[in-house]
Amino acid sequence: MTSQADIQVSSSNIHTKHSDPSSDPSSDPSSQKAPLNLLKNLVPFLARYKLRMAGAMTALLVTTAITLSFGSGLRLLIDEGFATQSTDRLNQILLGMLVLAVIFAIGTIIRFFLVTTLGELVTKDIRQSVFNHVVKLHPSYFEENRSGEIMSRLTTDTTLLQSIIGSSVSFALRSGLTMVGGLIMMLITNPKLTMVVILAVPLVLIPMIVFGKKVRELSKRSQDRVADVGTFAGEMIQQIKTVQSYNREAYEINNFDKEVSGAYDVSKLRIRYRSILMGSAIFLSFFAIGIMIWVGGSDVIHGRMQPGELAEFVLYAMMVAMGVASISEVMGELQRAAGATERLMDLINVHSEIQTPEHPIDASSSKNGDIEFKQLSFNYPTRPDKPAIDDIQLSIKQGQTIAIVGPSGAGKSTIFELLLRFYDPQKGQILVNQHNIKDWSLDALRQNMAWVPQHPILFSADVMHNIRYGKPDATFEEVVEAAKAANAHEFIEKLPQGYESYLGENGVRLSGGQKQRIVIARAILNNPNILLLDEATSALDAQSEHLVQNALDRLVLSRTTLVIAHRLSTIKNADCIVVMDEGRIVETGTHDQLMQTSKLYQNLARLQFMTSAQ
Ligand SMILES: Nc1ncnc2c1ncn2[C@@H]1O[C@H](COP(=O)(O)OP(=O)(O)OP(=O)(O)O)[C@@H](O)[C@H]1O
Repeated sequence: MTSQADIQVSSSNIHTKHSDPSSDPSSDPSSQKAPLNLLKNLVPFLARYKLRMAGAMTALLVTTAITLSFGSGLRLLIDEGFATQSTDRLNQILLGMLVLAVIFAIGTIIRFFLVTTLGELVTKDIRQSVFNHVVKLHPSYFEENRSGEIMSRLTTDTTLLQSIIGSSVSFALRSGLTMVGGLIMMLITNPKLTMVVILAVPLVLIPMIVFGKKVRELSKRSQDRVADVGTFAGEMIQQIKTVQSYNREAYEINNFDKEVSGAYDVSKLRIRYRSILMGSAIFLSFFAIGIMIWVGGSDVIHGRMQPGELAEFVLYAMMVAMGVASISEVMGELQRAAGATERLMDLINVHSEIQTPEHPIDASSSKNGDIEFKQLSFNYPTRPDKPAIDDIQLSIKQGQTIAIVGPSGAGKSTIFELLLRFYDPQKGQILVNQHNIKDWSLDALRQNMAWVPQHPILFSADVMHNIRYGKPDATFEEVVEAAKAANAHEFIEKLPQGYESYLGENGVRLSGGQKQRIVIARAILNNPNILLLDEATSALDAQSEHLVQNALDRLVLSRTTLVIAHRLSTIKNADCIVVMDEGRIVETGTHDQLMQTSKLYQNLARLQFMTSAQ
């Protein structure tokens, strides 16, 4: 069976790189129009539910046939039931219609259930496919594409597809079938009157199309304005402390008022056009029906037509008119769905530049933490002209601690990004355990390492989930042990629900030092061979600093450690210090050696390490 992530869909129009979408007015995810043939990309997703679709189609055919037969029922009722004054015949006809009504109701229930769940299922599958793919993409993709844009594809675009597959398409099919069936029945019932109707159709349709277009345009603008309101409120809520600390509440309230009023003004205009549209549609429809009844009524008076036949005809004409109106409405929606499909497929078809090789090395055979950088050069894809790493040569033995120091922008963090294979270097190699990291499976390589970033990253979940993140199958005891080693157990115990305490978004409910210790516990639990440690620059109070330092000392034990160092104590404990500047290694040595030989190091030491907590 094909897994959801494996589904690759052909699209003739794939853009993997996007310029800043904010400058492109057509990038609004919910309003773009696109060629309908893009909808064919949905076929693989729909194909999984063939039975459901066949069931829905059968129910649709049955209910449409019954809808059409109501016309004949009405004629029989008038011409045979009422006109012949026969109660028996009336009962028979009504009973027949009742049976049909029951079948119609059951058919509608089945169709509605199957089609709506189909929409939900397809949306769920598409969301899963897109997300499965996105989490495995190379990180530089997210630098070239705004995260808001990607999220809006996952939510807005898929929701649009859900409403379209789950209702609009079925609505269009139903209307189309009723329209064609109604037209055939009209021709059979009375060809002359059919001609009158066909001539009257443009009279009704033209104003509807003109106003309808304006209404659609305004609803798109109205949606945009509502989205602006959301963005504005979102930013203010995120920045609430800045807003309040500068006493800007009244100012922002005023700005929000403007946003909301702007959205209301557009809605008012849309409602005005819509009211005119509804009024003129009602008037013109009645006008057209009036002409039809006048022509048909004359025929009834002159005995050229039965009254029931006229009623039947009017019913069919109304069905056809409603069918035409709803199809024209659904066409616009289908175009939006095509746009949404295109954007989702663009995302699914982006090829991840960082992949596990076809035949990765057997990582279990070599378990140690030797690292070697061989003539390594790298520039970020978005900065092709400026190397972030320039011809680096460095060999680190299992168990050594290497402190990397250098001014801001020297390339220290980039070393970590390359080791974790978030990017591949343009030149040179990185060897881990004597194997090029490109020959490792990504899982094994990253399993071998733990990364403690400068700013601790916590998920909005409980303590347990956060510590266990790298080893989800760890037992409670293992987690507690790791927390103890990280000096975190004591404060975790004091939290309201201990290890089950919810930490809030990015751990807002913890102090800086506590967050760091949770992240250290996560790394300890992972028990990596290689530790990548980005020391925090922001000073903690002496007590927290001591606790964090103590936890780090335990973490570093017996592992190969690369630490971007900001504290003198770390530097002094390192086996070797690597001084970097502008992507190059400019010096290596111990603290005392470098204090003698390196001007850059002396400066760094004076400005950074001597002033920080030791
Ligand atoms: N994602 C990125 N895209 C493009 N350029 C980047 C990216 N990340 C870093 N750079 C650039 O690469 C160079 C090295 O950055 P890096 O983050 O490795 O420096 P650093 O030594 O860790 O600095 P700091 O101590 O300030 O964190 C810098 O010039 C930086 O502007």
